[in-house]
Amino acid sequence: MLQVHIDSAGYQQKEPYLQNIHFTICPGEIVGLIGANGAGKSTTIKSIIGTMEHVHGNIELEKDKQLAYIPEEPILYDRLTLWEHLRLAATSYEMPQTIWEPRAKDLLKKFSLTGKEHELPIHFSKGMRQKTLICLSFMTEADIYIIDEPFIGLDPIATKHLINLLYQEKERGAALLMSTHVLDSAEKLCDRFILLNEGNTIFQGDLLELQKETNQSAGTSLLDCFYELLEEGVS
Ligand SMILES: Nc1ncnc2c1ncn2[C@@H]1O[C@H](COP(=O)(O)OP(=O)(O)OP(=O)(O)O)[C@@H](O)[C@H]1O
Repeated sequence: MLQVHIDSAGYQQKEPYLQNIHFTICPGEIVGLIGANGAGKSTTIKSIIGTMEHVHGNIELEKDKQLAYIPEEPILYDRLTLWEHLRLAATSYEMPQTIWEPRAKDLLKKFSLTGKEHELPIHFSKGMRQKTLICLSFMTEADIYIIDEPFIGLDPIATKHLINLLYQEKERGAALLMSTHVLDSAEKLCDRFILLNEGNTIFQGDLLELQKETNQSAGTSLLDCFYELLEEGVS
């Protein structure tokens, strides 16, 4: 569904930060992009969605596939109401009203935004703005979702609904790439992990492979394996 070949990328042409990030995401797969602060997760995501200026490599999205992106910082239009945001997203994805309206209403209910349709999201709390973006993205039923830190700022009920939605979209055959620091959720949700450190890939694979790579017993958590890999420098 998505092939990522980043030879190098960075904020300045002469000083690339990312080096040799290569991975593929298949339909029906949830892949976790994991790394410490500053490891390069957001830079990788920005390189994929095309908002980084200096990228050397090749990003290939399967023909005619729709991509939805949920950024870490919710950015919304100042003068559009919640409902107008939903209508705008539906229009740009050319979705018929009979399809998008019931989906939108269902998502608003799940994320406790029913009744706020005619309010301006710029006046919402950060978590509510994050939920608005989640509703906008999942309403489109995209083929691939790229989600930067989906759990930060969400209350426990919204987190639960988001986890269910991610599973639901995976079941539908969507591919999902998500960066996160919430490793217990990542461990449950993700089929595979890409671990980054200082702009480089230090591991790719599933939890079993990571346990083997770090010489840990079966049952060791993603957090403990990740810690081992970074702190003990297992290679
Ligand atoms: N707008 C920017 N301009 C210049 N350098 C940046 C910019 N944003 C990030 N960087 C640098 O790029 C490197 C990777 O940052 P990135 O935001 O990709 O990390 P991250 O893994 O997403 O971290 P976090 O978990 O803290 O969000 C860091 O050294 C950071 O200082």
